Amino acid sequence: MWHSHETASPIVEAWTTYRTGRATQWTARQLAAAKGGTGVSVVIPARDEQATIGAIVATIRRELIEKVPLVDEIVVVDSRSTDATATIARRAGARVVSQDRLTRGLPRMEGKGDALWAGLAASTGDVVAFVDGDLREFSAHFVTGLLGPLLTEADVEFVKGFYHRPLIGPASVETDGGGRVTELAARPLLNLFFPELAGFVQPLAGEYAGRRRTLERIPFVSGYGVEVGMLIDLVDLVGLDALAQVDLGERKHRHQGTEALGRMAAQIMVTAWSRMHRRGLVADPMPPSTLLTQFRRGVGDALPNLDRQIAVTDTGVTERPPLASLDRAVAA
Ligand SMILES: O=c1ccn([C@@H]2O[C@H](COP(=O)(O)OP(=O)(O)O[C@H]3O[C@H](CO)[C@@H](O)[C@H](O)[C@H]3O)[C@@H](O)[C@H]2O)c(=O)[nH]1
Ligand SMILES: O=C(O)[C@H](O)COP(=O)(O)O
Repeated sequence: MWHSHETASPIVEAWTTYRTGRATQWTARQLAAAKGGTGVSVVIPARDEQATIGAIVATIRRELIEKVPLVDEIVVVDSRSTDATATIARRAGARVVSQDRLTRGLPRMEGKGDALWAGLAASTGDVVAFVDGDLREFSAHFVTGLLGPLLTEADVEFVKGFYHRPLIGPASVETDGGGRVTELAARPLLNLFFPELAGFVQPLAGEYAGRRRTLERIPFVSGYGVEVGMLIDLVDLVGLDALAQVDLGERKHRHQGTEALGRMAAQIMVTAWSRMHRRGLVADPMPPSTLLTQFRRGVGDALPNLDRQIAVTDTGVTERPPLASLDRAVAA
């Protein structure tokens, strides 16, 4: 039994009431009529997503380009894939760009955040929707839901998706067991230090959309710090009222193992620290240690007293600057 004695802060409660929508509110046809001359891009970051990328691109192409003229371009950012992601995405009808080609000549950065920054630079739409490349049972409502508020409400700058998340194991499914980093790290952290963001149901969701004029004014944190960094930077830049969230139903994706999620959580914490520092919330100006020590059982080189191998990862993140601050000479 879940006992809750407190109520949400009035700001969060008002925002969630006023700024939460549902994908079923808008059809693709209504949005195509509403979009007028607004260019719409879908950007999909993908590292080794050959199992899912084809169906995602093909669905968007069929439903939102061929049947209804809502989306103007699909850009898949190939993020150092070693499988057939790029070929499959191209065959399904996407423009495929390479993270490394787009950032050539710039400092090398890692991970998803860098891929998204490259995707924003390579795309042209006035409104850009991002969706992850590992989604299973993908449906076009993921994109229409994210576009809904942006194409119908002039004062919305950014829309975050939310959904319920099953945790799909080899032998069983836990209905609401997914989003482990969200529940165990990101949400407690945001509630503690950025309580105005507490109303976001899925702050780490990889499905969101925004107006280019705003997205180009924020930095993109490398790796998995990108979503938390983006939410904090957006609320600082445009205010909570310009942000919205939309219920996209259910989301299934490829789950990472606990050890990898530990590194993700650390990147999220390092990112949050940088924003707390910027807001003047930290007394010690020294950056925190970004080295994460983890322990692995059943592999070679175990330390005898621990019976485990020590694995140390640098979970530090870097940042690409706001695109608007650059003299742009990036070629797709
Ligand atoms: O170096 C990378 C790593 C990932 N991806 C892609 O980014 C997407 C999401 O990555 P994934 O590893 O599947 O992340 P999740 O474990 O699903 O993590 C959740 O939490 C992350 C931290 O906020 C978000 O970035 C994710 O979108 C969100 O789904 C997928 O299309 C990946 O192929 C890249 O393009 N480059
Ligand atoms: O968003 C998250 O919290 C992480 O991606 C983990 O998600 P999962 O528990 O559904 O794998």
